[in-house]
Amino acid sequence: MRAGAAALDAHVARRAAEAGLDLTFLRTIPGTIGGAVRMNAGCYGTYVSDVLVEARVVLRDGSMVVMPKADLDLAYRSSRLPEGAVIVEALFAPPPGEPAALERRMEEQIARRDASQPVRDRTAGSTFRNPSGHSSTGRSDDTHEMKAWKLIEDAGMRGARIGGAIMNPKHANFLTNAGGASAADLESLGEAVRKAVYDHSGVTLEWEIMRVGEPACREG
Ligand SMILES: NC(=O)C1=CN([C@@H]2O[C@H](COP(=O)(O)OP(=O)(O)OC[C@H]3O[C@@H](n4cnc5c(N)ncnc54)[C@H](OP(=O)(O)O)[C@@H]3O)[C@@H](O)[C@H]2O)C=CC1
Ligand SMILES: C=C(O[C@H]1[C@H](O)[C@@H](CO)O[C@H](OP(=O)(O)OP(=O)(O)OC[C@H]2O[C@@H](n3ccc(=O)[nH]c3=O)[C@H](O)[C@@H]2O)[C@@H]1NC(C)=O)C(=O)O
Repeated sequence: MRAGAAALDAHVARRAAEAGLDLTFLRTIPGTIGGAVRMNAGCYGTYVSDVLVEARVVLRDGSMVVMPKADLDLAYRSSRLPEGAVIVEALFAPPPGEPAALERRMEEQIARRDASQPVRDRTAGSTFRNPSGHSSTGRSDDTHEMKAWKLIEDAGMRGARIGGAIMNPKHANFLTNAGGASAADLESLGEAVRKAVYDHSGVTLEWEIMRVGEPACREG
């Protein structure tokens, strides 16, 4: 299945399901295919790296190349895309599935995300990478000791607030604009969380959110 880089992940998941192809994990990811490949997006146990064949990429000098998956070096929320390169198309080889069953799985994932993450609040998704090096699978045997949300909770920072910024009461790893938050509020709270988690557990949380421009608050 080929998808243009600007296509929304959710639309691609639905079109794939209609065609009997299982890209259901993309249904609840809010970004586009280009961002999903660049970040090796994934949830509930499946990542882009499990289904990607190759990506068509425009390099900084204007040339177009096809990068096989192996050359992209996809890992947990990372890839090795050449500096300044723009993904224009991705080729996937998804496993087959029965369309009605795939539709049900997508509905289940929407409900699961709604129950566990603040999908209607103003956030940028998970704030810090999980120090365990992977996303939660949603399976009962998943352990949360090294998940960012658990470390933040253990450090007493669930619900912590600076100005209009708050660590979401529903999911402690979602830095949230509760109204009128400035960049300084958001970044200061993020850094305060990193310090509290380090002081409490000795773990240094790494930002998953990419900050651009001049930092409103220096990393601690
Ligand atoms: N698993 C989950 O449940 C969720 C995962 N996410 C993660 O966040 C990502 C989407 O979030 P969002 O930040 O909105 O994504 P974006 O698509 O806006 O950006 C993600 C990154 O990918 C780059 N990028 C986007 N399109 C292209 C392209 N065509 N070619 C090259 N690079 C590209 C962006 O570069 P630039 O900064 O230059 O624009 C940016 O660095 C997902 O892909 C996923 O990794 C987010 C929410 C939920
Ligand atoms: C949202 C993102 O990706 C998410 C991805 O959706 C999910 C599902 O696979 O797994 C990772 O979150 P996560 O490890 O916090 O998992 P979640 O599914 O949100 O939560 C796991 C479990 O912990 C529970 N939970 C979570 C937070 C919290 O404060 N309290 C709580 O009880 C949830 O209810 C759920 O039962 C990804 N985040 C990272 C940093 O890896 C993103 O990257 O932006």
